[in-house]
Amino acid sequence: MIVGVMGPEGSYSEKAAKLWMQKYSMSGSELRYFADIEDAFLATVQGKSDISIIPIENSIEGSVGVTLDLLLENEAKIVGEIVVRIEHCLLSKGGPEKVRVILSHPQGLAQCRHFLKKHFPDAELRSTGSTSHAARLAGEFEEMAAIASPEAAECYGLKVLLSNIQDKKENYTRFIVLKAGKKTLTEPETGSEKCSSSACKTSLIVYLEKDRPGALYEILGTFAKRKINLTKIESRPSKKELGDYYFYIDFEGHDSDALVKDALKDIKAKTDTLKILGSYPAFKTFRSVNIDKGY
Ligand SMILES: O=C(O)C(=O)C[C@]1(C(=O)O)C=C[C@@H](O)C=C1
Repeated sequence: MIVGVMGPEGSYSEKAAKLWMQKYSMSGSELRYFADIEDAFLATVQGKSDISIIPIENSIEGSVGVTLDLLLENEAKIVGEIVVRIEHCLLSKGGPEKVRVILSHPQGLAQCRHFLKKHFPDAELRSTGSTSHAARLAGEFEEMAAIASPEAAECYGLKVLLSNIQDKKENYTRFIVLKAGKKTLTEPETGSEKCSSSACKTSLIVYLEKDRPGALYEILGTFAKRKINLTKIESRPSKKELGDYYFYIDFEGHDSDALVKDALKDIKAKTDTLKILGSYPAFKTFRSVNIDKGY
């Protein structure tokens, strides 16, 4: 099996994929690296990978917008999720006094905003395709430092100038596991393992064509009425006009459960667009004692 991730080696996406492969004993699988989130996502849609593992949300900086957009634009289903602890380091070839430019993925720069303002107020900040891409570049120029993982320091022969530099010590990124193909209401996909409704999550996107009072309230009411627990709600610009949004909703339960099926039928009747992204085993984030092992 080919697992697509954003590279190069030493990215957090690679770490997520390795944890996933370990969790599901996929030792015969092969990692394939792509230039950025979009290419890694499209790899599975275009048959270049069997699954792709993509960042979707960080506990400090919030959603990864490009991933949300790609979920809307493409036919791919979510079959799993994994949460990875993120401990950013400042990496460079030389000492801290030489650092003029700091590179990272936009998420990395944003998660270390306070640190950068306090300790490197004059440094030029530049974004790269991934944190490991930043580390690879910092390996070429002494005046550059990268915000990346300790694994990236090893990969590119860099010194760890400072560890754990993100603005909050506890820092986690959630990754989704994607497979090509459309998820439909009538053909429930069990995901990568069978799971009971309480251990599963379902993700969907809804769009309300007409802006009217109480429209979102009605959607949320369908869940509340059935005591279905929402785990996330997020709006994303529709890009049609200012103030027009898609809503991304995650909730507990599997779409083969009678209660969830019933709620989805109800939502379908109330919305103009309903895209079901998938039902998959939920990662028990902050309650998990084994987060560093990926389960
Ligand atoms: O750049 C990487 O190493 C990634 O895997 C991407 C990514 C992200 O997009 O959120 C993953 C985890 C961290 O939050 C920072 C960057």
